[in-house]
Amino acid sequence: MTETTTSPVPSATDARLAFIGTGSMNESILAGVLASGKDPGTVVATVRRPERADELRSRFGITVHATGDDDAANARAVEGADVVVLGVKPVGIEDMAREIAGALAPTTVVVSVAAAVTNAMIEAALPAGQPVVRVMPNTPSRVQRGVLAVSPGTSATDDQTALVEGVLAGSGLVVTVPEEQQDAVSAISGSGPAYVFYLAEAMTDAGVALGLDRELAARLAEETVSGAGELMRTSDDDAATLRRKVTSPKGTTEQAIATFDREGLRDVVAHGTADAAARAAEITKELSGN
Ligand SMILES: NC(=O)C1=CN([C@@H]2O[C@H](COP(=O)(O)OP(=O)(O)OC[C@H]3O[C@@H](n4cnc5c(N)ncnc54)[C@H](OP(=O)(O)O)[C@@H]3O)[C@@H](O)[C@H]2O)C=CC1
Ligand SMILES: O=C(O)[C@@H]1CCC=N1
Repeated sequence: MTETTTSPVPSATDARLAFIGTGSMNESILAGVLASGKDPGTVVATVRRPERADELRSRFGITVHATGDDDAANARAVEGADVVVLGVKPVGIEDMAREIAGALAPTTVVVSVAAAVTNAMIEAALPAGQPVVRVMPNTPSRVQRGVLAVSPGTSATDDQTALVEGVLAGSGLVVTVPEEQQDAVSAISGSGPAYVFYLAEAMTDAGVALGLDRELAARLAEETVSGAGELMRTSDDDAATLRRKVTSPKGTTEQAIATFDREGLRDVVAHGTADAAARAAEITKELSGN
């Protein structure tokens, strides 16, 4: 990390934010940040479609520009921003960095939430010395229960990284990880909410197979997943201890867990997450042209 900047870094409260590409993920972060008390007047967002811009404006009361209305929407949005959060698909991040490069102040911190796109790739698309911070968030950010894993690039100062962490703290738990761990983080917490929703889907289908009607099965599954999550969050016990507290000797849960173990559910989870991390590495290679 270098300490080259001379401009003072604003507080997270005062920082002007620009969300560039505000789809599922950036909207989730935005929602968390605003729910934490951030003044909507300090936040600008961009999207492609004008109707999506209308939706975000009415939902959050922020300024939203659509590239469908104005080709220069992204550059206009980043002018004067202290932190710019790039939320387009990985394949679009480097082009987006080039598109906004000329409108950035030298001290503007560029954050990317994209899987598989490295700090070095983004830094190479921006003016020399532009601070860049890579983040792997997840969608529970929307309800301020996200996990956001931060890896500063080579030009981001400690103060600039702290600013990004301060802003993101509105969306959930912020952790710092070495950049080489980002693919693993993506496979666990980035994609993780989808695994949990998948489990709720599977439990619903299983309930139907056992004779419950689908609506009831879905309510049972969804409340059980969210209730178990809340219990895990608020309890001092770890996951294994909480599981044991459900599992009566020679009872019903023990039977289910024995079947899960015999059929290799832990291995399935290990293989799936390893494949997710491997896919991230593969995308990095594809984007690098290797
Ligand atoms: N979804 C997730 O759970 C997670 C996603 N990520 C990362 O977040 C990034 C975005 O993913 P996700 O939110 O799911 O994708 P989405 O497709 O939901 O969002 C992408 C957004 O970018 C907008 N967009 C695309 N091109 C432009 C452009 N040139 N100018 C302005 N806006 C543009 C789209 O606008 P419009 O809506 O008008 O088409 C859309 O709102 C990815 O890089 C992904 O790796 C990381 C962790 C978790
Ligand atoms: O599926 C993806 O590629 C993104 C990254 C992590 C979660 N969603």
